Formats: sequence, structure tokens, C-alpha cells
Amino acid sequence: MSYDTVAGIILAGGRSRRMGQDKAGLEFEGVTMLTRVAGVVEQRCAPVLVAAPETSQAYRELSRESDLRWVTDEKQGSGPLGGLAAALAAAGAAGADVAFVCATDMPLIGTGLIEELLAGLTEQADAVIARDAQRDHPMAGVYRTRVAETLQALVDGGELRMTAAVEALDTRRVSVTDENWLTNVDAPEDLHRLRVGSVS
Ligand SMILES: Nc1nc2c(ncn2[C@@H]2O[C@H](COP(=O)(O)OP(=O)(O)OP(=O)(O)O)[C@@H](O)[C@H]2O)c(=O)[nH]1
Repeated sequence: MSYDTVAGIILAGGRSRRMGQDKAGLEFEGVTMLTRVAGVVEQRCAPVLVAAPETSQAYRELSRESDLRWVTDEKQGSGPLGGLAAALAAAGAAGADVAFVCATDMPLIGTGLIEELLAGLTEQADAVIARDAQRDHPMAGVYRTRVAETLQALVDGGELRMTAAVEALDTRRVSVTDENWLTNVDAPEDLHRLRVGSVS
């Protein structure tokens, strides 16, 4: 199945406790992580929505950047799942049936990841997420915008975990050809590994 219109969602809120500073605004190879990730997502997706609460440093510093649209979390502290529910609703309202979802702390994503996830999407499936040898990656996935209400109901019930979304939906998993796409930068040592080029 081919998809012409695919929205992009970049999760960029949260507290970045392990990193000690907002990951979205962190510089990697001369640009902020958010700018870098957005540059890839914009090659395949439109509109591109950044999900972050107005209280986040990323929102204050980067909300004027480029053509990115910002979706602020309905409720502060609702975690990535809250950001995803709000952004999927906004993507659906913008006319998209499908959205690619990733996190601002995944600076090595490529458009190949988006294509491989889309290739795994069937009419019936609600979502397709990446998995590698170790685990599922619900923050690297394509989701139907029709699931926004289901996810919002989870959030309203106090759920914060992305894995709860995976369990609640008809979710397919695909093994992607380049696991570097899934590299996650959570702490200063992760960024250091990336800068010295020792990511495997
Ligand atoms: N919109 C939104 N995004 C979030 C929220 N919490 C985390 N994220 C994003 O989800 C992705 C994964 O977040 P985590 O690394 O689990 O959490 P974090 O708060 O960024 O970092 P830690 O405080 O170190 O756990 C990152 O891209 C965050 O920007 C939230 O409450 N709202």
C-alpha cells in the first residue's frame, strides 16, 4: 500500500532528567537535535508536528523555527503518551490518516525507517513499530490517527507508558534494516558515544 499523505510527529517534551538539559535543544553536529530530526521527517512527512508542553525549554527556544507546528500537551506530566495522543488528534484534524512518530532524542533516524514502517502497515493495523534484537521501539512507529481517542482515554485513566499504547492497539512489529536509526540519546554518555562515532 502506498501513502502519499503521512504526517510527522516528533515527541519533544519531558524533563530530560538523565541528560540534565533539554534534549531537544542539545547541539549535535552543529544543529539542535530537534532541528536535525525535523530535517529528516520533513523529507517524507507533512505536516510535521512537534509535541511538547509550553512549559518546555524546547518550546520557548525553538517554537519559531521553520515550518514546524507545535502541539502542546493537554495536561502537563502526561508523558510521551499524552504528547502522542494530542499530536495524533491534531494530525487527524489536518487530514492525515497516518502519522510517523519519533522522538527528538533519536538523531540518527533516516527516511528509510519511515518507508520500512509504512511498508508494514495493513488496512487493519492501528500501528507498526520498530523492534530490534533487544526490544520494541514504540517511539519509532507509524500510527493511524483514528487511535487518538483510544490513547487519550488511556492518558485520562492515568496511563503514561508508551507500551500501554502498543498493548491497547492492533500493533505490528517490523525489524528494520538499520538499527542505528533507533539509537536513543538519554544521557551525556550516549551523546559522547555518538560524537566519537562508536555507536553500533
Ligand atoms: N510531548 C511530550 N513528550 C515527552 C514527554 N515526556 C517525554 N517526552 C518525549 O519522549 C521521548 C522519550 O522521553 P524519555 O527519554 O523517556 O523521557 P525524558 O523526560 O525526555 O527524559 P528523562 O527525564 O531522562 O526520563 C523524548 O523525545 C521526550 O522529549 C511529555 O510529557 N510530553
